[in-house]
Amino acid sequence: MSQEALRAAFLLEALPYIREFYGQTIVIKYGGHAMKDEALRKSFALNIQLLRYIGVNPVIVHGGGPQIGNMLKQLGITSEFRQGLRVTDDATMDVVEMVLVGKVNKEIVNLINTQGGRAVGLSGKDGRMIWAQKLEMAVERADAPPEIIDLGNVGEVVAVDTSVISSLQAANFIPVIAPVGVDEEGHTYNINADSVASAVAVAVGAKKLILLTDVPGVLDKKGELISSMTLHQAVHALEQGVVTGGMIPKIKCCLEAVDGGVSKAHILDGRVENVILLEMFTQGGIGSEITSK
Ligand SMILES: Nc1ncnc2c1ncn2[C@@H]1O[C@H](COP(=O)(O)OP(=O)(O)O)[C@@H](O)[C@H]1O
Ligand SMILES: CC(=O)N[C@@H](CCC(=O)OP(=O)(O)O)C(=O)O
Repeated sequence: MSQEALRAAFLLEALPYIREFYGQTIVIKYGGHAMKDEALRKSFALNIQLLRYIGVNPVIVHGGGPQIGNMLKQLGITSEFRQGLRVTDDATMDVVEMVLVGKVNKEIVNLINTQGGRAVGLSGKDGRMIWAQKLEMAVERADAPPEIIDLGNVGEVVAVDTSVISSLQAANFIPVIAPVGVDEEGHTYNINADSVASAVAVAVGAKKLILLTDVPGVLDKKGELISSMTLHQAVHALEQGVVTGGMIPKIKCCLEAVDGGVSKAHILDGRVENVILLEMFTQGGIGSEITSK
């Protein structure tokens, strides 16, 4: 095949996917290494912009755990994680909100906009978008009833009011959401960003949920990539202990999304340039996907 024919074939390979995703919403959790490395930051912003220009509606939910950790350290506030979640007292909550909403959110908005996109930053408080309640965490114990642990102002999503998201999309803006929620009394909650991404994906009827992380995807016990799992197989992998640490809540978020009607949830390596485009518009895809069946 000539160089020209190869280039045309490469573009045509994307056509069925462009057709499939045209007019659809895709929720992307942005975090980890992809947020720190300059080349990866640029590739992320360009991928998002390309999606928008071919008629896909991206919604970004971001993390910022390491950035919160750095600021807490600078302020001399110690931070502890339990079950992968940050114990969040009132002083920590202030720092979490300042860092996520004031700093990280605006950096991402700025990144997308300086690369030619049109992004608007929001926290879950804007438009009363993310309704939350205190997370009651029960931890199983061997010979005793489950221990209820108090994580302070850590929340879970109760509901998502999508009206502000649809208004922004209708005006051609890309919503960028910080994972902070609020209850009826206006109390602020720190929520894990993967959980917010999953809840937003279900609420907006997203076609896909993409979680960017710092590993190639879900790895089996031999360290090999599991490229595709059904909902049933993912539950089995959790039960068999194939997955540990930070990957457990990630898979649970994918399961909730797929169970809630999202066609596919993906765990992708944010260290790979253009990973979003590679997943969405090439035949083999990349990373791990969880499907309903
Ligand atoms: N089976 C597995 N496959 C892939 N990663 C796994 C697996 N089991 C545990 N992990 C761990 O989960 C981590 C990803 O979770 P986490 O650190 O919370 O990600 P992030 O900070 O991107 O949200 C990986 O870096 C890896 O150490
Ligand atoms: C309750 C809880 O742990 N909230 C997270 C929110 C940010 C987050 O989820 O960031 P990553 O995706 O980068 O980990 C935190 O305080 O770190």
